[in-house]
Amino acid sequence: MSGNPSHPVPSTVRQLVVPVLRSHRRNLGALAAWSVVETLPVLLSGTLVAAALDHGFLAGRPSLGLLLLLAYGATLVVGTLGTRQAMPHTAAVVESLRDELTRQVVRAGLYRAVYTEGPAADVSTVARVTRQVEAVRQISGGLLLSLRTIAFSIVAALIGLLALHPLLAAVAGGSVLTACVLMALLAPLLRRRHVAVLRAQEELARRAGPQLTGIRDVVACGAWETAGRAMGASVDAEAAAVVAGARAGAGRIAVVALGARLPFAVVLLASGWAVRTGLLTPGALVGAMVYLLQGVEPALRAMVQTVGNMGLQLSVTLRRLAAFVDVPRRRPSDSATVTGSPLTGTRIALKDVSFAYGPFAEPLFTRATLDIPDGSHLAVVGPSGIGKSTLAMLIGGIETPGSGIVTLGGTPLPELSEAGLRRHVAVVPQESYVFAGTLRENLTQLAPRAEDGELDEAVAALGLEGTVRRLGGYDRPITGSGPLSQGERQLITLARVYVSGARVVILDEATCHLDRAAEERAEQAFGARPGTLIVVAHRITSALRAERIVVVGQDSLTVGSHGELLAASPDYAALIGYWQAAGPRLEDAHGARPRG
Ligand SMILES: Nc1ncnc2c1ncn2[C@@H]1O[C@H](COP(=O)(O)OP(=O)(O)OP(=O)(O)O)[C@@H](O)[C@H]1O
Repeated sequence: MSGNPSHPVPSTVRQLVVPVLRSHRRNLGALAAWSVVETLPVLLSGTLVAAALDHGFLAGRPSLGLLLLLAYGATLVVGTLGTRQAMPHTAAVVESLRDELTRQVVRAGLYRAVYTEGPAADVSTVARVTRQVEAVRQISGGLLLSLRTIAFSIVAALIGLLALHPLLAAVAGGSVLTACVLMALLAPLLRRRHVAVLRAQEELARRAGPQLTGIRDVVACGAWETAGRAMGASVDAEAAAVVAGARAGAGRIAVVALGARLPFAVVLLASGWAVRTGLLTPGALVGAMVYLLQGVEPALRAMVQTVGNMGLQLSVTLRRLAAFVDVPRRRPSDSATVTGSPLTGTRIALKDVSFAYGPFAEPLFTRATLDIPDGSHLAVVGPSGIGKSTLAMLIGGIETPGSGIVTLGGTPLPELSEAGLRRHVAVVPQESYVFAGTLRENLTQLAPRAEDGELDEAVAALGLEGTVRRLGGYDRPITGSGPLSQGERQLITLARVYVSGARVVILDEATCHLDRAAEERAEQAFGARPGTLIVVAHRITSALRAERIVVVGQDSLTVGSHGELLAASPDYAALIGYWQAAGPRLEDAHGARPRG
């Protein structure tokens, strides 16, 4: 992982950008085609003006001259159509790039917040996401539009000049080439200056964060001066960096002068001689000027702006984002072996697992052992705060034991790829996650190819039919039909997991907003589904539906059936007593009968 944000990581830049461009080959092809249409006016401008003069106005045929000028006007209309048609293709590429960058930055931000030390997930992370990703979107959109205009315009103007006279093309081509070389030499200095500006901005954001979040205290204590001093140096440094950047940018004027003005001056100075000797007709002379003024010069100006500003900003910002997102794809503990080999069953085993939330925290588990055979239905019970959710997260591979090992189908969890683990094991927490979009998008999030029949099965199994009807079917936006109740949100989350291919489902109080009947239906649905079901139970009925129950005690795990535990585990007996006192009587609880 690169810790230095200014460290150049071109391979990561490539990894970020190239796949997006590859996935948009069609858009890029269409963009190139419409760019040719867009530059038609430049390509024909000088030639049509030259012909209008030589064969029309100067040859005593003004109507032909006028007709040729009208033809030039028509090319302008066609060119505008090309510009318009190119826009959606540019947008498709740029929006994809923005989405990919956002995904990568959020992933890296979370990784750094969870697995690395230091102020990785502070205000500067937010600054990166909001400012730099947005900057990349805006700049890359502008850059894509400008670069193709520049390239196509220069090529079109040079072809036009070549058609008028090869010497004209040679003079203009040489000047453009020299200007490009000068720009390439200037670019590293501009890039350094731009890096300095970005660094200064980030330092300012870093220093401003604590001051702004503590603004009430600053006001209450009258600590304006101290707060001002803490930020003042950073503000000055940013201003100095911006000024230095602007000074270096002045060199770009020379590029335009050399590439666009010089050939124009040469043609102007030689015009008398060229016409007298018959090298150029008057029309060709005016046509050449049209090409230089309307084709080459605007393109070079755009190049200086684009490469000098947008290109630099994009390259620097992308490099810095690339350095930030350059984190391992796996959690640190997963670095050993990453295997994609298929699982041999879903038996889960905890062997000598110890876990504490911090080096000085009381351990929740010490050398704990647990065996959960393939296809079992297990309930996890215990007093509040004892470690039931932590056990669920250890089994699900969300938390990693301090020592000992958790295996799935005999394979230690750290040896499974993250994607493989998530495919096989679903941990459903109390907080349900329903995102804006259609019900179908929500239900198929973990199984994008799921068909209507599978969705219908999940909906029927979980009793979600009423909600589907209320929302107007699978393909209406969820937000269009009024707010979802907490229970509906939980049912949608459960249905999403039901549709997925996960063969180990861990419900960590994932039914807490459902009534007893709905909870029973949901648990029975998952129980009837192939695979293992683990339920962190918050009602006695939940526990009694399971084949086996694990009682989480103070640094202990006791496993057995309801009957075995009543006799053997004082913790369990106490818990049952508490539940009975708090809720409906054991035997009355929706017909729940102990399974053991
Ligand atoms: N991320 C964390 N960092 C530090 N301590 C934590 C963290 N998560 C949980 N704990 C602590 O670990 C202990 C066990 O928490 P856990 O959520 O696993 O218990 P629980 O049995 O599921 O509780 P409940 O039934 O109330 O949900 C608690 O004391 C809790 O405060």
